[in-house]
Amino acid sequence: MSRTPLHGASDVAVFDALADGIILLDAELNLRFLNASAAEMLGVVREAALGLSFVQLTARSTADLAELLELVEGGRKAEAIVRAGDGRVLMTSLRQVEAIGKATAGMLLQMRDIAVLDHERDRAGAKESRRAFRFLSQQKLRPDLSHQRRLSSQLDRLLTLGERSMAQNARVLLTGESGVGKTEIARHLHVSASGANAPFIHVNCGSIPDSLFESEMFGYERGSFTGALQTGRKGLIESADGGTLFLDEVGEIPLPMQAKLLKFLESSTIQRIGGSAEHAVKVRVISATNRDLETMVKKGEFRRDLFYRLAVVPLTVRPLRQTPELFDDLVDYLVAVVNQRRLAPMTLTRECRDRLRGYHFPGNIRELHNIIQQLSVLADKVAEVKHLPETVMAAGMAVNAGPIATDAPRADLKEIVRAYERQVIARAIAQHGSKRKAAEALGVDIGTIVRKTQMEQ
Ligand SMILES: Nc1ncnc2c1ncn2[C@@H]1O[C@H](COP(=O)(O)OP(=O)(O)OP(=O)(O)O)[C@@H](O)[C@H]1O
Repeated sequence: MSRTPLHGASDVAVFDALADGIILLDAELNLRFLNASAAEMLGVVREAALGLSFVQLTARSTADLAELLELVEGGRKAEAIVRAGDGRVLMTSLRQVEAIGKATAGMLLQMRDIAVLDHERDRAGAKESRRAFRFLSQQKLRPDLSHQRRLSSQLDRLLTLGERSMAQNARVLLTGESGVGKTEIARHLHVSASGANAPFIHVNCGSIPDSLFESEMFGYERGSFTGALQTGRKGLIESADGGTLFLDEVGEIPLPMQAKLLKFLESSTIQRIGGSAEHAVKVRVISATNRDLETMVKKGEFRRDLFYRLAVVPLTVRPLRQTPELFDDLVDYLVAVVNQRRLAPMTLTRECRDRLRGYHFPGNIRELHNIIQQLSVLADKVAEVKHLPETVMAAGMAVNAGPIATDAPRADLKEIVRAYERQVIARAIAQHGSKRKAAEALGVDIGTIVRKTQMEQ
């Protein structure tokens, strides 16, 4: 295959005028094109980089491309954060392309400095920010909770209570096992109160390192510490102004930060690090946890005053095994999600569906989602019982990850490994009760678990 640059000099000049980094890989993952911004972001000389394989590029680049390599090799539409050698954080969106010019099918990567995104967002306000972020977001199906509440009176009661609380600005705490859908419910409550266009800022409290928590949440003024952006930066709380701040895994907030959060909840104002001005912010706050916050309060691990500020209306989301009335709708929805990525749609045999129905789902809807994804990998058009993971077949057994069926004719090894990995992670979260503890048990850092559970969504 030819490894010459893709376009003529005049076309290249157009791409070089872009601030975004643009990279094109061919079907064999060799670098066919990169613009000047991409070469700069990756810390490579363009002429020397053209023709390299992505693996070689990963070795030569000053940017940390290890995770991106995994996604590139996976060959799917995805988004990733990449850290450049000079410390810049690059939001990278990745998608397959059929053909560009004379090039064969391959992957297109678009990289944008996150500080530029922040700047655009600050300058242009919430409405424009959505436009700036649009290129990052995938067109994806969303669960229809309005439909599901008609099938489940318990879900209807929970949503009604949540919606009334939001309308009266009462803070809601969602509790329930990992993967039961707390985030989807939070999003639904947000839309019911503020509309789909208001900002919904999902903060995964467990994945922010303690040392960065304050600057991420409250922002900072310019030059307030080494490594701070010259422009200063808005925190996540301010970014949620006019919408909802969703504090996920709220039980993971370190104690010293709990005091600062409490101050914000009491005054509805924030002070950026290094600044003296108080900024008023109007946000609705929803929090969620799969930990027992009341026990944490008793043990002195969570502030009692903060608990009462957050849990004005506590709502418990039931595990999947206790919502049989939603099972078929959930399966249909999740099959529709995987079918979006398939050429030939997949269906489940009745027996396969019934076997699945009998399973106890320690990882809840997330685990069901993972299993449907595995079926999609292993089955051609019709998913049968033989395609189900061992753990489902041996329903009722302990929460240990077992081997998965790998006898499908055209299963791709990487997909099987990923599916298995997702299954192991779902089980570890279910078994240990939190992502942080699951990370400890599996010997990886919490960021890895958070990223891998989010990648599939
Ligand atoms: N009502 C629903 N209908 C269909 N899919 C759902 C529903 N709720 C959740 N899901 C899917 O299940 C997965 C897990 O959901 P979600 O992240 O909301 O769970 P969670 O309780 O917030 O998990 P965690 O405690 O680990 O943060 C996601 O892929 C989500 O899209």
